Amino acid sequence: MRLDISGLSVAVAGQRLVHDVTLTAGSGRLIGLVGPNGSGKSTLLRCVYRALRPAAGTVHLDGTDLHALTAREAARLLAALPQEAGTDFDFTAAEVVAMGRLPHQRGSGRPSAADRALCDRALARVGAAHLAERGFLRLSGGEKQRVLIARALAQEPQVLVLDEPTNHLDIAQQLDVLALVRDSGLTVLAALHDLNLAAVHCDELHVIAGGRIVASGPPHDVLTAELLAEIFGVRAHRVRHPETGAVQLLFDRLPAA
Ligand SMILES: Nc1ncnc2c1ncn2[C@@H]1O[C@H](COP(=O)(O)OP(=O)(O)OP(=O)(O)O)[C@@H](O)[C@H]1O
Repeated sequence: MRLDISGLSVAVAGQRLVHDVTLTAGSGRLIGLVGPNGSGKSTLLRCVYRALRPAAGTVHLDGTDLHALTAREAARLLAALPQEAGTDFDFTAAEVVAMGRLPHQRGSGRPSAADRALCDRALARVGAAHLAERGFLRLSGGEKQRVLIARALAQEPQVLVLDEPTNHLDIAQQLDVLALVRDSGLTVLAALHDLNLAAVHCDELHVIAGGRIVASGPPHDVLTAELLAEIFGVRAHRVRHPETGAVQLLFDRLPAA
């Protein structure tokens, strides 16, 4: 399913934080959103997953206006991993994942055997089957993150919107989660801080600064030394991975302007 964001502006408390963003995620593509702290990544994603309404512009899924759907209709198509996700109630991890099935349930709202099997598979896919009966509130940050990714997968969406999906994860888990997301076949829009991870895993990157998209395209076309200096305040050196030949970026801090 194709995600089209067109002329999207987002305001919070009367202040416009995201300006006129246009980008497309083709079906099955993994699109990365990168930018410095406070550049508007979460605000943009929050509007895409309907936690905020657009001040202007639209979000379409295969031509359907996402903000014109009911919450249940939208949740059958699009699942989100928010940055500050979770629950204040002491549900088990399995119960948190089962919440992903709510948009698909009718009547009693109780998960069916098929729902439970799907949730078990989602937990297993993120390597968290052993956490099923643990209280969510007592999980580590990385364990919580994996359970929340399982909840998003259990929702069986067509599109995933991920705000820092590798936050809290150790390096092996970061690589596993991005590989899982890549191999899911879903259309994915993900905010990522690690530029090397983003470059390796994403089909395309969009750089956001001051709430505006300032560069877009294939990762290594976008992450130029000039852009990294101007937008991130770092000097970047390109080196090749000795075995795979993949380009890796090494960074030094530039003196503050
Ligand atoms: N509810 C709010 N009220 C006022 N300002 C806000 C609000 N939410 C976000 N902002 C401001 O909007 C700007 C963009 O914030 P946002 O969280 O979208 O950035 P981000 O790129 O996701 O940052 P980070 O990388 O630090 O997570 C920041 O300056 C932030 O302080």
